[in-house]
Amino acid sequence: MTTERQVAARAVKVEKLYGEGEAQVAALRGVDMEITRGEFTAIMGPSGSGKSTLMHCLAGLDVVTSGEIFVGDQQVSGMSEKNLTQLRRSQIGFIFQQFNLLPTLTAEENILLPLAIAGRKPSKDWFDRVIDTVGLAQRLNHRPTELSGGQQQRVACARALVSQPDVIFADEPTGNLDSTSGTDVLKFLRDSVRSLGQTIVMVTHDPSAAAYADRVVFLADGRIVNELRDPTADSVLDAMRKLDVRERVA
Ligand SMILES: Nc1ncnc2c1ncn2[C@@H]1O[C@H](COP(=O)(O)OP(=O)(O)OP(=O)(O)O)[C@@H](O)[C@H]1O
Repeated sequence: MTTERQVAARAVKVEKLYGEGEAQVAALRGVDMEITRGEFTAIMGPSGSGKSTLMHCLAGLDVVTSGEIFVGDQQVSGMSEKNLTQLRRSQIGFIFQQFNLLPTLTAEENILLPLAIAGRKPSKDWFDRVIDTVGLAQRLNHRPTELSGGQQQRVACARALVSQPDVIFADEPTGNLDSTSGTDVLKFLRDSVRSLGQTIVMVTHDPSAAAYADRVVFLADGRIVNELRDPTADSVLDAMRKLDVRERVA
């Protein structure tokens, strides 16, 4: 396998500026990052360090000021809006803090909606595997209001997985959940990487959530400043403390 095929997404010398003149903010200041296929990557860092901006740029939801973004072998930076929409539909899955489910649709209809919009159908085997992994078989005909927060987030996870995207981006996926439901969702994300071979990038503030990842990338002030492999909640907490010290010294 070539290196190219093992990389699900890549940022090369990415800079992102917001605003102009005195009000200009450099949210990303030269970020180089590779997301390896079949890995669970967490992005951490202090508030305002650029985590969401980096994720939005990687996912083609925001445009970089300079540098390049690739998803699979496609260059995202410079893509037309039409091609970006197509890319987001077919190659990227999203999980948001607020679940973003449609209230009038059942769990199953919500899960299948992105594929329906793209005019595609999942293979029956894959759909069954995803539902099985998420543990939703008994809940497919329920509407979001009839589900707990954790179940709603698992529906959102299944929706992201069902199209077999190159990469799933999760923005604080456990931010609105109690700790038991949050743990369920994290175990599920972990499992979808281990047993379904999915690639996940997750932004989180929570060291115990980051400990479910294979790798944690730390941002500070728009730059990658540290990285941990096979993290534990303690090693992540320790790295965050060092970042705080670094920020205070700066
Ligand atoms: N649309 C925008 N316009 C202007 N500035 C922005 C915009 N979006 C983000 N920023 C600024 O860019 C910097 C990085 O923001 P970003 O939201 O990526 O940080 P973050 O690490 O995700 O923060 P948090 O943990 O608080 O969500 C911050 O200084 C922020 O104020």
